Amino acid sequence: MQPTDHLRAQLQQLSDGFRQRLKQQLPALRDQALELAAQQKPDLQSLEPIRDQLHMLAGSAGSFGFAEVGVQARELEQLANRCLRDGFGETCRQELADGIALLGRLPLGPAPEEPITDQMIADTCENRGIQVLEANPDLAMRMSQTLESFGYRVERHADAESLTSALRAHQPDALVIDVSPAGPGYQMLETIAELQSSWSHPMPLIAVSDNDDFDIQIAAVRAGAQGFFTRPVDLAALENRLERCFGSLQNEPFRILVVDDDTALAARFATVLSAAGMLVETVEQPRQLLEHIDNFLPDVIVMDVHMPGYSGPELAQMIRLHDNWLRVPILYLSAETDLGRQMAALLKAGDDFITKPISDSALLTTVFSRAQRARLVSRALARDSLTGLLKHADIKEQVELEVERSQRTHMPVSVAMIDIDHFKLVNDRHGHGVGDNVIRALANLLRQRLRKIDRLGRYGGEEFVAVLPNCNTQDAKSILDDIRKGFEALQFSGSEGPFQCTFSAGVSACEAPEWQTEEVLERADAGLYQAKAQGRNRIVAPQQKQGLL
Ligand SMILES: Nc1nc2c(ncn2[C@@H]2O[C@H](COP(=O)(O)OP(=O)(O)OP(=O)(O)O)[C@@H](O)[C@H]2O)c(=O)[nH]1
Repeated sequence: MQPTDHLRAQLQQLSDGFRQRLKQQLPALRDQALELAAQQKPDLQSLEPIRDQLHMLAGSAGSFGFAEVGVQARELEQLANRCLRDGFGETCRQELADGIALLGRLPLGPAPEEPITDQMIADTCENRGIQVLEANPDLAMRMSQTLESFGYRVERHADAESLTSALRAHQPDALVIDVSPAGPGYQMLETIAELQSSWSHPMPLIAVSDNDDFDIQIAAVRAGAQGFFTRPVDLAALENRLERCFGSLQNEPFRILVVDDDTALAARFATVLSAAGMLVETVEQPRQLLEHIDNFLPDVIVMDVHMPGYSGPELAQMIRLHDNWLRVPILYLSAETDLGRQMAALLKAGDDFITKPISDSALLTTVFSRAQRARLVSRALARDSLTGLLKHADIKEQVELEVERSQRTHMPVSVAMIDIDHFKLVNDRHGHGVGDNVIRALANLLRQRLRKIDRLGRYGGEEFVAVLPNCNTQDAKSILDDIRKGFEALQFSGSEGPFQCTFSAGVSACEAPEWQTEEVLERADAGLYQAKAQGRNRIVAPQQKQGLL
């Protein structure tokens, strides 16, 4: 099944469920209104639940494609509000009962389908396909080994004909090509430029050449080059450039917390946002909100304004009481169209108002742009500029959060302390710039190989900390050992020729209920110390000794 068909089927199922709900809810609402209209001395309090149901319908029916029901419900909600404010005379009661009866007679045919665009479907391509055109078999082999160790799928070509037919058959995710005047790719640059203009989105091209001649560079740029490397090629730097082209430094999915008591609507939002690759969690019980925020670490909170017992602005103010969550944007999603009331809510707390009903694509665009901006801002504040990883204080905070979560949920968590071996020698022999490349390569390798839920930070100069939730020491050790082998196999280019590097790591789980972050970090550090003492290039999980860390 195509992803678009899958999303369409999911949305259709949710709309069908909503239609069934309307078929039960509208007659029941009509009976409630008729009963109220028939009372001699109507009780105003019994009008409130009717108003609340109309409010919910006004917000949700349009989002499920029942636009007319949404519009009529909105008018009846306003009428109910007037009655609550100005008194509930006989005419008013009858008008409301008639209006609700009409609402129940509106046709509930199949909801019109909103077009599903590419933007609404996540690019789920986990390991990207790279075509390599390189005549030198040795370099081609090393290039594909390096890129494969970072998780890319590599297809090698030795001549222009073979690459041209592969490109005509299917657009790869990126192309690495030898454009030296005598190389196989130089003559192909015009063909590549033509193909680029025929594709819906351009493909990143990395050019490799014997020299950095101006004409070669300009021809490469015209064919869409986003990177240019002269031989000897620093493969780690080339991989880093590819990562930048794919923007995968920002590839962790956005995390969106939806707070809405309307379960059907929350499920629809979750379906649309998840199909676009976002991680969505919904909260229906406002009392559990802070716990959800602590556990889920959202990039954006989408908040209903009117919920039974609590208002959105009250909850937003409560979130803002906590320093940790000051940066997270709060978007109110409400049927509230009164600008004055919208402004009043924003003055209390919160960042923007989206009015329900909202189309799927509008919801997606609004949430996506907010999440992207929030991520950029917090990344700029929290990330290390060389590696794009979390800085010391922020990774430590992540360790704290995960250790606390593990204590609460009784799920394991492992922490690894990773340090490049004899790194001072790399700097001394090849210079600080080459040393920086090694640090970046290890950061990229760790980022590629660890799971999306793992957290990774640069703890010090050539030292990294990784937090692996739901992972015991044994598994963490074997994951890191795999990465260790991958790193050891990488070849770097230095002033004294090619060289390799290794790293050592210490791993610790949170092994006792009373352990705090410090104990876990200290034990991982003890493991790292042992790994260095035992000869480096190894992973050590120190055994627990009575009374000793
Ligand atoms: N290039 C580069 N070097 C850095 C950076 N931060 C720290 N360093 C260097 O990393 C080196 C760390 O060396 P040491 O802590 O002595 O340890 P080592 O040489 O890695 O040896 P072992 O850890 O014992 O295997 C120092 O020379 C620092 O100057 C950085 O951002 N870039």
